[in-house]
Amino acid sequence: MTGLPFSSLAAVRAALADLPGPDAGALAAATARNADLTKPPQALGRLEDAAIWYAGWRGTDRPVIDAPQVVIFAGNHGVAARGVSAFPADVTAQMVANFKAGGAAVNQLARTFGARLDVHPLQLDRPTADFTTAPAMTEDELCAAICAGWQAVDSGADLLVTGEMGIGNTTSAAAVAASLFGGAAEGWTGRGTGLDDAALQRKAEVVAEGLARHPQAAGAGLEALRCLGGRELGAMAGAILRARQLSIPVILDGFICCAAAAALEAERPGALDHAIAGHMSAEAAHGRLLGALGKTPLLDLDMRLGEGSGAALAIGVLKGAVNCLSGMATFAEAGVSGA
Ligand SMILES: Cc1cc2ncn([C@H]3O[C@H](COP(=O)(O)O)[C@@H](O)[C@H]3O)c2cc1C
Ligand SMILES: O=C(O)c1cccnc1
Repeated sequence: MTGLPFSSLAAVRAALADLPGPDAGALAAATARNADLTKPPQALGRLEDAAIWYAGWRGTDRPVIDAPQVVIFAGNHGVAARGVSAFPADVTAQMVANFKAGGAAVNQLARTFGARLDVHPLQLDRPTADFTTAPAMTEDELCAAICAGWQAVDSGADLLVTGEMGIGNTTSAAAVAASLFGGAAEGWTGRGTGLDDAALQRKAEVVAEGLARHPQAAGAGLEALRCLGGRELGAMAGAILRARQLSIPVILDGFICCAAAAALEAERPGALDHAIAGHMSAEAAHGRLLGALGKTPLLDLDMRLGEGSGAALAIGVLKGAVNCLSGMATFAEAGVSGA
């Protein structure tokens, strides 16, 4: 593994133990600047919090977002053979081709907000093991996925969105979330690409089988990702961790992205302080997962697509917030009377 950032999960854990925080001076300066801008106090609502948060991570009270990056990881899942998705596993590779050709929803949204989009298929011809019979990945496989995510982040980006494609991955995400936070499988299992009631019940049983098979993964961060996750989840976690090291703020996407991110938070509370929730997915348990992570979503549009699409849309909201903080006049500059 020479040349790769991590040769073991122990090395990933060591990186998690040593994370940079936001710039306290920039946070204070942005808070003070926000209070002087030509608007009634708090009139921009959560846009103000988001802009100050962004300023803290970028180390300046007048930041701009002009190099956002959307990175999509794709993986295939052994558990897809259990009939847990409404679509066949071939769709994963077919959608990768669609992303590359510019034809998917996320391509349009990324382009709308001036984001670069990169696609990384991760050994699509080698699905993970069915987690009801074995750990989804070996330690080396998860480590390789985390490294792929780490290496995919452009160090010149000023905002990161991590997206995914992987038929069956809402099953993996449900199992990871249930393992990390506890509770019955049904409470974490949703319809994914559109299962009917009977298929939804079978999917919850598959998730429950996975949880019973890997009791040592309960609450155990990377071990939950290894036993129940997938390559694209591991890569998203690796990219989010790399972004933290580079002080690049992250917008989290839907249920699958948040389940992957939750593994970092379980390993190291505060590991997601540089991440904001882009949207609330219509996937049933996403609200519960966001609650467990202490994140309030920027948007709630009944989207349930994945691909990074909800987070890509939220780039526009965050750009607007940051432009207000950085571009608005103060009361003194504009000659506007204060209260
Ligand atoms: C055409 C198509 C495009 C997609 N783009 C994202 N997903 C989403 O659906 C999958 C998860 O749902 P499940 O667990 O039910 O398979 C993931 O690939 C996710 O990104 C798609 C799914 C389909 C069919
Ligand atoms: O929340 C998501 O990201 C999601 C939900 C359903 C299917 N694919 C993705």
